[in-house]
Amino acid sequence: MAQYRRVSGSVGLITLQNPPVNALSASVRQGIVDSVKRALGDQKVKSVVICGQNGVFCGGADIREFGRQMSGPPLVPMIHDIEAANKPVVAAIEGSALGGGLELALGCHYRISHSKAKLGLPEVTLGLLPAAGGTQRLPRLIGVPAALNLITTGRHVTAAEALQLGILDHVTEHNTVDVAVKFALSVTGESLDGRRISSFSCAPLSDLDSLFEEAMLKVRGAARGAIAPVACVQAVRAAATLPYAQGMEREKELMATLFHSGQARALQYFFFAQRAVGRWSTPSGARWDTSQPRPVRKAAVIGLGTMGRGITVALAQAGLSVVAVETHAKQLMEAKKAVPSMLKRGAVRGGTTIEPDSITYSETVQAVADVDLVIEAVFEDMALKEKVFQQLSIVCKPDTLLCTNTSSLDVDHLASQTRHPELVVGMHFFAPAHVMKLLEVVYGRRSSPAAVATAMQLGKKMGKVSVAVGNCRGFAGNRMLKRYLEQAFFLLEEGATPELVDRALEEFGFPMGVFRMSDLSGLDVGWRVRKADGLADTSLTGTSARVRQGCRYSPLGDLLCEHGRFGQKTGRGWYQYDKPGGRVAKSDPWLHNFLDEYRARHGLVPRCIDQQEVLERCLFVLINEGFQILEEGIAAGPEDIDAIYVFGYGWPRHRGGPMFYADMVGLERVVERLERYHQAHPNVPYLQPSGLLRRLVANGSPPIHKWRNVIKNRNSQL
Ligand SMILES: CCCCCCCCCCCCCC(=O)CC(=O)SCCNC(=O)CCNC(=O)[C@H](O)C(C)(C)COP(=O)(O)OP(=O)(O)OC[C@H]1O[C@@H](n2cnc3c(N)ncnc32)[C@H](O)[C@@H]1OP(=O)(O)O
Ligand SMILES: NC(=O)C1=CN([C@@H]2O[C@H](COP(=O)(O)OP(=O)(O)OC[C@H]3O[C@@H](n4cnc5c(N)ncnc54)[C@H](O)[C@@H]3O)[C@@H](O)[C@H]2O)C=CC1
Repeated sequence: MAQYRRVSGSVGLITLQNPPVNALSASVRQGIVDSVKRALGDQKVKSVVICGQNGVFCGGADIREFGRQMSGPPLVPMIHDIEAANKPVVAAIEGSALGGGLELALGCHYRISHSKAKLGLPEVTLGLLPAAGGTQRLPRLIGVPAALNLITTGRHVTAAEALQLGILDHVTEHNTVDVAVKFALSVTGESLDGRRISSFSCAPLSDLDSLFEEAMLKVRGAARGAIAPVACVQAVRAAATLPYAQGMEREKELMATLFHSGQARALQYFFFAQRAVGRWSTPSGARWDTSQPRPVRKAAVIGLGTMGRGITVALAQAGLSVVAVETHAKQLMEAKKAVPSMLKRGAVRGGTTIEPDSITYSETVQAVADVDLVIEAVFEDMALKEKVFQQLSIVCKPDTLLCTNTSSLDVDHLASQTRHPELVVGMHFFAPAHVMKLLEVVYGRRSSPAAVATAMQLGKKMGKVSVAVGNCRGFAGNRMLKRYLEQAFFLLEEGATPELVDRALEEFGFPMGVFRMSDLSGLDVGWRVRKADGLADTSLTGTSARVRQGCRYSPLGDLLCEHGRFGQKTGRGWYQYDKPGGRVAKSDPWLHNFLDEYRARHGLVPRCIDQQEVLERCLFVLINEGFQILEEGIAAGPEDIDAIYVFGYGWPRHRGGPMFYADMVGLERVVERLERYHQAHPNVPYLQPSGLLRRLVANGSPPIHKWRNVIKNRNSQL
């Protein structure tokens, strides 16, 4: 709703009231319409101020209403009536003015903002465009290039930038509403000609066609198949080339195509999923709202290799003092150079400063005696990690949280090496650790609620999306990835090429296909794991060469490593590169020859594989593992898995994440395709649909937000 009162004798003050962000729900819109009518009809009122309660102007349209039958007054005529008013209307912006909130402000005759406010048109991130006149008014106000940038990226700008761009008339450090009311009094009776943005023309540009061509190319390149950014460019083009009324028609037409699209549904689902993962719970009953995190002021990192350096940077950027320990002198020396330069680059990008002396370096673990939390990032070797945890348990304060960045080892086993296993959790970062948004917080059988809460909160402080997951081999993300990789290898055996598989995945929206991604991460990483598991034995011949532990196995990755092809680092992998460390993947005739010979040796007759099969085999098997993970209670809900895949593995956000994708495709179809592939490949047991997936189908395939009701944690971890 909206509250209306008269202040300072002649100013009608309208306050939007819909906590927490004053979203423009039906009742808020009704409240605005009624209040504006009252203000305009009251002879004592000479000017109007619109503000939001609790220091937030407006977070935009109420996203929860999008999936429902729309009711209440529509936004477009509401804003039009405000702009057409014959009394000055001033927007008093505090907190946020986003989406429909900024569009409302653009309909006002003046905009005054607090210096700490953020403004933007983020609709594109929800698969939409600013369809309450945003695409038509903003270019008329600030020019086409600047409007294109804001509308196609959805980025939020500071009040200072908004003032510079011309969105705001005034920025204040004081009470914004008071300043706006005074301002409203000062403009009483002044002509409003020249204050109604819809009457402006866009500033003329010399070469409009090439500007839009370039914008379209840029947007298509970055969009990875997302349709909203393209529609945003088309809408701004309409502002630049058509009269306002026709531009508004075009805006509406483009919005109609987006509004009910699968991409808009996916992006809006993901908006709430991202927030839902913060409300974590574990099968033992620990929860985000009942578990108290401990304060962490000083942290330590053990092992300054690839991951340890990134983690050190991320901790320092979060404002913590860091003790960085590396036992190998050469590595330590390199880290001492690399970490400050990573920090410097980060500071330039983020416009921040980091005290270089917030990090101290040491060659011995004794240096961590007084820290609140340790993150271990030494080699992936259980014997070494056991030793490190035993040492830490002796050296650290009894209440220090001990975390491991292991990507595959057993967190419970590491906890058992310490005096306080309840203070041990996994903090699984993704490379590069100071850049990637995802953090899996792995709770063990004995991890205390406070330990989980502390790691989750620290992750948030480091700017990560922290997702709580249970302890199992590969946790949630890598466990699912393993299935995806295996299917990709099988497809090569059956006749596909790395190029074909990658093209299908990239057209789906991944930034890189599975083979290009493996070349980037290094093929030797998986090889080492398979060797440690006793799987990578290329001396086997005949049928046993492609079977391990009774299941189908592809030794292709192992064979490539034996040829010294580790990917980009060696200049050869699934592709060839111009030099070791080269970045541009080129098709490699050697590899195609190698695949032909391999198939001939094993009597495999190559067949034609289409993109649909690639997607179904690689993605449905990953999704199936996701259902298994939900069934086992390793992840609490589908949102957790989707956040892990979007933030950690490049799953296209406009497809919502793997579990949302399964919901979109239809669970019955996923089951039917998995069963079909399982019939064709009976020695791949994980192609059999998981119990939970079957139960959901048996329950009539409820929509994703109802899955939790069906999930029974039969295999509680704790
Ligand atoms: C034939 C069909 C034709 C169809 C034509 C249809 C025409 C329809 C015309 C309609 C035109 C409307 C166009 C338009 O302008 C659309 C929009 O405005 S879309 C919304 C744009 N706004 C945003 O994207 C902002 C989203 N919010 C944020 O970025 C942040 O929440 C914010 C910076 C505001 C605050 O951040 P923070 O303090 O960190 O809080 P949280 O993010 O945790 O949020 C707190 C809480 O509030 C919920 N929430 C936030 N924003 C909204 C929202 N806009 N609607 C609903 N709910 C919102 C958020 O989910 C949190 O709640 P949880 O329970 O934790 O999820
Ligand atoms: N590289 C990656 O993409 C990811 C790795 N991880 C995990 O992170 C951990 C570290 O991996 P990387 O950084 O890639 O390894 P790395 O090989 O780059 O670095 C390990 C570092 O630990 C140091 N070290 C070894 N023993 C030590 C000890 N006792 N005390 C102090 N330092 C010691 C080594 O000298 C080396 O500098 C592993 O558990 C790995 O599985 C997790 C996520 C991603």
